[in-house]
Amino acid sequence: MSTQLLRLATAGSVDDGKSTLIGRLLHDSKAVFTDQLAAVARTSAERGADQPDLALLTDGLRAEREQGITIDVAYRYFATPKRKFIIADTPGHVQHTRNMVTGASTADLALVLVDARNGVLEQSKRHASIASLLGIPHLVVCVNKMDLVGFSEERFAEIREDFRRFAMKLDIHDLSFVPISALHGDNIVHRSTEMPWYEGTSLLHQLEEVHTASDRNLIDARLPVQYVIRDADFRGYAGTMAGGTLRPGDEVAVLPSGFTSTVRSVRGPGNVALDEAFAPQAVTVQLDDDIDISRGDLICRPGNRPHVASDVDAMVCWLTEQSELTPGSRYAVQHTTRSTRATVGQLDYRLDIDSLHRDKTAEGLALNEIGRIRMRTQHPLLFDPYRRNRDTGSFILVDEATDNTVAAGMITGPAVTGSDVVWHSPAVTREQRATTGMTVWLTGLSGSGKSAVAAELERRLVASGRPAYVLDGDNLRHGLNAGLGFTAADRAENVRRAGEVARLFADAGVVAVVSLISPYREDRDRVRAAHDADGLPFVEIFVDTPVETCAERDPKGMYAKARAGEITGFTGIDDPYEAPRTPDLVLRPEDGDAATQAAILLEYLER
Ligand SMILES: Nc1ncnc2c1ncn2[C@@H]1O[C@H](COP(=O)(O)OS(=O)(=O)O)[C@@H](OP(=O)(O)O)[C@H]1O
Ligand SMILES: Nc1ncnc2c1ncn2[C@@H]1O[C@H](COP(=O)(O)OP(=O)(O)O)[C@@H](O)[C@H]1O
Repeated sequence: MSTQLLRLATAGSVDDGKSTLIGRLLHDSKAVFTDQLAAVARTSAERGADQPDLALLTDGLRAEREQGITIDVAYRYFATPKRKFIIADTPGHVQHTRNMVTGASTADLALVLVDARNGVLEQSKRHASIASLLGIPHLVVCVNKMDLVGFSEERFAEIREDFRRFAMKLDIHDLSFVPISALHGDNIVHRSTEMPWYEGTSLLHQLEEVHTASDRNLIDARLPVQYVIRDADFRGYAGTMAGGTLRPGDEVAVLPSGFTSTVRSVRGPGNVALDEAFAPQAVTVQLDDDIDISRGDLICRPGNRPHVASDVDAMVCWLTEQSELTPGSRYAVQHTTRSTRATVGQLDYRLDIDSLHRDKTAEGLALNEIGRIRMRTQHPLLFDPYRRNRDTGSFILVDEATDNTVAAGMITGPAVTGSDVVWHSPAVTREQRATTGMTVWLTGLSGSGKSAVAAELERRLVASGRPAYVLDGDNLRHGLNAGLGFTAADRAENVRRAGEVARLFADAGVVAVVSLISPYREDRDRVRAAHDADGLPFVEIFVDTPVETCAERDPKGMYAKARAGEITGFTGIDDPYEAPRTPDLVLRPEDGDAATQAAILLEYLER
């Protein structure tokens, strides 16, 4: 059954013990064929080793090549009675970001290896950053070679803390740590007797138990049509479900035409009628009406459509050394079942994957480099942001002259600015205004204290003669943002509008104090980018109150309702909150009451 399959991505150099680890997993889970084992034992003995060198198992298998691009990813399969596993194993040196991006793009879980003697090095951080960028939902850090640090609990704890501190800057939802010795098999398949202090389970046990069903997007029904089956009395649309569910009787819309119809039947492989189809099933859907649908169209629900746009923003990883990505270049783009052409409009920045620094002066992207671009496609793409859906949010760029895949891309959203409207320069310059404005953006969970701090800051600023104005999420939702709900798209729009208004206030010389959950990092980053582009100061303040505390305060009783299942999609309960990676200031309950926090914030602003 497909639910039992776990796609694993590993990365690391041989020195970290990765090959040994994989060999150990294969060996100890009895997935190794006896003849391969015998060969390993023979070679090891020939080399004078006193025990079989399990790394030989993996290295010997590293011959596979993905079709199309010559990437260095080896896929290996093994199974236990509980689950099947596919391991995409990529070399981890700095030059091989592209391998990891390609090999890990569909992974459920990333394994990152840390050598207990060396601690958390740049390479492990890089792997974690890429895993986070690719939206891999689970990350397991294996602290290896514990035998070489005397199985020290303190050393393990130290590495775990180091790693956690770095991971806070990333978008990682599920992070766990296992102390192992791949060489000796400690905590790989069986609990180690050498580390009685370790209370967790073995690595294999974690891999068998990790819960992946809820990682799937079951909300947004998406069926990109791969081909149309037509004969005398049957017309069906075949494709692989890329999200949500479809059932007979469901009302659907077909994009880009926008025609609506009803699902008559859903069939799976072998033409079996299904009650329900969900990702990643391959299905054929029949509709009640005869509408014109072709390859590249997308079937969704009328009330829940993907974005339809030709101008998109995307993160891309450059995969070839033959050329560089340069603004103005044209490529073929393959997105779900759609192929069209695209022109790269601009490179917003190049991301340094080690420091997470954004280099806005970069002029191109070379092999293994990652950056954010804006591109315009010849035909509109039907997409969701990658964060929301890894299938409808990703694409590849192909060089039409060579047919080489040159980039893997993750769409962050529709491009923010339009094109045909003329910009009028203001008659009054910023310098001519009496005061200088800025935006103070407070983000945090519901009940974290954003509104209280915002109100207090506003009071203090105005009392000291500086124009300030609070833009509170709740209040804006009564007017400007009335009609917006809490879907990812609505929240993005909510944040965008509040950001635009704040920018205008700041431009007018006012301190705009925004208090909005604004749970998604990308949305907040866009607001910052819009301010940066205008040369307006923007500070992001993370009101970091733990969800337990917010739920205890629960001034509106929302957490109680969310926990009782009366409301769904509530931030912190069953909708994600992506903490800022590099907030300008963090306010915590330990700082004191809201007035004290506002004083801390004011002091920061004055500095
Ligand atoms: N599903 C769901 N998730 C989160 N919040 C919800 C939801 N439904 C209603 N509310 C109430 O709406 C307030 C948050 O609105 P925001 O505009 O700040 O949210 S967002 O930035 O668009 O995510 C927030 O109020 P605050 O407590 O003032 O933050 C909530 O009480
Ligand atoms: N620093 C703090 N310490 C204790 N309680 C606080 C603090 N800040 C806010 N509160 C209280 O927590 C509750 C939620 O605060 P609020 O500002 O409405 O949160 P938000 O706007 O983030 O949803 C309110 O009852 C508020 O008085």
